[in-house]
Amino acid sequence: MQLRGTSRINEQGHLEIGGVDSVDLSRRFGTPLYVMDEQMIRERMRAFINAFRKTGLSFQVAYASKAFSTLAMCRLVEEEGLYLDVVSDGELYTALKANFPPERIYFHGNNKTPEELEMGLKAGIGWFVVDNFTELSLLNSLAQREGITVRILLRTTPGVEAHTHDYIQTGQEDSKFGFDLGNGQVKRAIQQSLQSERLQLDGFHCHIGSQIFGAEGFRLAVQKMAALTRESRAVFGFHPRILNLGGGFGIRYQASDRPIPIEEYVSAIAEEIRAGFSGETCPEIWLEPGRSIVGEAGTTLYRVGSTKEVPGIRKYVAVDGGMNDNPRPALYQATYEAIVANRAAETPQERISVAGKLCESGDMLIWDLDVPKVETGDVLAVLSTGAYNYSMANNYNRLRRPAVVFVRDGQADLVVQRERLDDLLQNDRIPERMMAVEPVE
Ligand SMILES: Cc1ncc(COP(=O)(O)O)c(C=O)c1O
Ligand SMILES: N[C@@H](CCCC[NH3+])C(=O)O
Repeated sequence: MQLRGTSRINEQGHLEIGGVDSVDLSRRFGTPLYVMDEQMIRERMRAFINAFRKTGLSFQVAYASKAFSTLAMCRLVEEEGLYLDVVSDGELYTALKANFPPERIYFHGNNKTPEELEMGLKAGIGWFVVDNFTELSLLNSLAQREGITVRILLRTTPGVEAHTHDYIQTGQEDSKFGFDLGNGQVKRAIQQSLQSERLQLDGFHCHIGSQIFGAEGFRLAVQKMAALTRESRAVFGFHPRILNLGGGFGIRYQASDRPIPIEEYVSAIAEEIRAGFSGETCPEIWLEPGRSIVGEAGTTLYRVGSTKEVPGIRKYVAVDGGMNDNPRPALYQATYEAIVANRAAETPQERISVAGKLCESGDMLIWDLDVPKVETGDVLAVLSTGAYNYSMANNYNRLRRPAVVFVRDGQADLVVQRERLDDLLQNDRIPERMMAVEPVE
């Protein structure tokens, strides 16, 4: 199996990540544990920047914080000089508390509440990516009230069907996101934006989906956005300064996944941009990857607990987490690779299926995994769990969300502590009438 980033098998035959023995990590921080390879995260961010530099285009790369957002992650993004895409008050709050410069933040979402919009306005964030007509009017009136002008991009739905799971496609016509390119909505939105006293239209955005392997969808999206730019210049005299092409670059979850290198995505996009804007001023090109920055950099460590043999059919091996810390297999039939971290050098001897510990038959992390003989107490490392795992984790079955550690150069730092049982109760209230009362005499 191909290990990710800085991972290797050390002299003890253990999986090592960022120069730290994962079995030691499991003892020191407990399990389940999200381990993030900091060097790999930094390298992925730099890969986007360096690829763009080679194209000669003017560009910005933003990190889509929905993939994995914590204070420490926001610090990394800031240090690497990227912009930050947030989609909620919670993500914005995290970024601001991490001292992320507000002018490098922009706010996405198809139903931002008035409170969220106000929070963004008051914080002085760089842009709002306006998704629909309701928001266009609301944002203008809120900005009016605050006496400020806000910069916006319009999210468009380009009608490009990306080849990925139905639930993570976003660019097709029948989508809850954005102004539709095909039916004239975008033109109405441009007109309304240009007439809005407090809105400064800076450009357009599109995002065709997630976990996309080839560059073809992105090429098509560029063609549509270039056509939109030409039309907007011709019809409205409006010259967009920014074209944001979203995220969606695929990563390796299983051996058969063949994501193309970041550089190839970027050079295909650049080629299409040059073709689409030949002889004309080209807007600044933005991308907002999430998964491709953090996905392969994450590994989840679990402790193996009980096992169950269904004779002639399969062996279930249960771990101490499951669909609460990784809902992706249940949601999208996502597949993962895993290795037994304390037997990483041993050859496979049996085929198991990895079950979670939640009360759902669908709580299966991996079907049919070839492993050395596993025993209770072993440490199972599931690879490529850096994106949409911690960020989608929940407390179903009143399980506590795991801790997160960053590892780098032999050092491990706790960046999110494991939830405590009391954390589960901190927002619970017992109504007065349910409190125990003194028995009536
Ligand atoms: C608008 C938008 N931008 C960026 C992303 C990040 O996508 P990915 O994590 O696939 O790069 C998403 C998620 O799909 C998104 O909805
Ligand atoms: N959460 C999804 C991707 C959706 C991204 C947001 N538009 C996943 O795990 O693949």
